[in-house]
Amino acid sequence: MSWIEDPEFTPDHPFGPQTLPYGVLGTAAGPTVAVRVGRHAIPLRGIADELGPRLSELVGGSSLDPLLAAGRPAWRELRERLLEVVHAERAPAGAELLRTDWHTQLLPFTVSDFADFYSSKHHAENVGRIFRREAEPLLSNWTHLPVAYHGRSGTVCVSGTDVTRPNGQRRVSGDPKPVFGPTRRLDFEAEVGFVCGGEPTDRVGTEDFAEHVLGAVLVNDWSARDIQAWEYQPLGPFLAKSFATSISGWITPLEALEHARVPTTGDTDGVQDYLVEQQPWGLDLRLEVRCNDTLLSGPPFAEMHWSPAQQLAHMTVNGSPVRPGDLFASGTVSGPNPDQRGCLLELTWGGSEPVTLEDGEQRTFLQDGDRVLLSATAPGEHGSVVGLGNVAGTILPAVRR
Ligand SMILES: O=C(O)/C=C/C(=O)CC(=O)CC(=O)O
Ligand SMILES: [Ca+2]
Ligand SMILES: [Mg+2]
Repeated sequence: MSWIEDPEFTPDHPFGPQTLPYGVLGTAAGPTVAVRVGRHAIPLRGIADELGPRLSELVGGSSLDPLLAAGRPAWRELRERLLEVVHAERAPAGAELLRTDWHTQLLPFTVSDFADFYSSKHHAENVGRIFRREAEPLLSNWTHLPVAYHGRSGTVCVSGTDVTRPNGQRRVSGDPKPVFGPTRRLDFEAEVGFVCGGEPTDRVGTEDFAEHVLGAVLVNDWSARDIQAWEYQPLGPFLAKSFATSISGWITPLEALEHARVPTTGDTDGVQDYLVEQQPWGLDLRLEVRCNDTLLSGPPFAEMHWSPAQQLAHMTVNGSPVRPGDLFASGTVSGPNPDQRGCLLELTWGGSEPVTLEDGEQRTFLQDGDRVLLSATAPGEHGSVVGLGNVAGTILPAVRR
């Protein structure tokens, strides 16, 4: 018996004791680092006596930045202490339970660099077919390295933040000149992100992935497809992606995902040694994408070609260090089936096959007022279910020039 009275704090609920994700909630006393337990969260500054002076210094404040900087030994110790705390029969002195739905979720850490990969073969092939009809869908480098673009960390925002439709240049094929105005092809991308920490280190081998990654978040890489199609060659996406990227407020620790580890679908025959993994870091995460409460798709993360460990190894192999607060995302998660596609570009095949929502309305791309919600679960220990934090965002009309 635990002191935590919450019907959802059981192993058959996604935020039971097998999960214990970290986040920052806005409270009357200011932003507070907390751990989620069912429908509630425990502010960590309240249980300083249980955690001891060293850990309390890392999690007693308003952001996860100090914890990220501290690295794996501290992350391991904190998880062990919190498992003791939540399984205790009596509430530790100072422990408080906050209702998560009564408190706003804040961005839990300062995002240092943001890079976004392109590691679903199903997605990359579909996008290649839609964007470059006459060419091979995959470029020749794709199976040799995890392709990525570098994003803009300043517009990474937490779940619940509204997203303003961006203005930009687009050129409709056949038109002599580009026009400027609100994007007409606003899209979401369902992705999984990884939050980095520890000593800044370059050349992180695939076997050292867990030393530099605290855990996973869900990511929506909002994308303006018409702006992207006009601007992206030859250097890749820029303003089409950098107006907003939403992440879940809860970071799921890697320990909670241990039972979800699976080999990726990628073949490592012939890939460079630095990209070979001894232990698999593919993950059996089952994503769901909803628009205005209609379930649009169920992207399977187990279908990814490159794992996050391979992505991190690639990102640092040239001597570029991974730093606390770095965030990298998987790329759009799409599976082989049409109902497993992770963005509207694919679900509507470039806008040519609209999807129908439960209210009967049709969509090719997002309209003002639409709300997109990403969620995910993973298999946990003893048949339990591990929940990842949701990421939600509502589209606001473009700012008039
Ligand atoms: O030009 C292309 O092939 C497409 C590029 C992207 O859309 C980049 C991106 O965000 C990749 C992804 O999420 O998988
Ligand atoms: Ca993306
Ligand atoms: Mg984006």
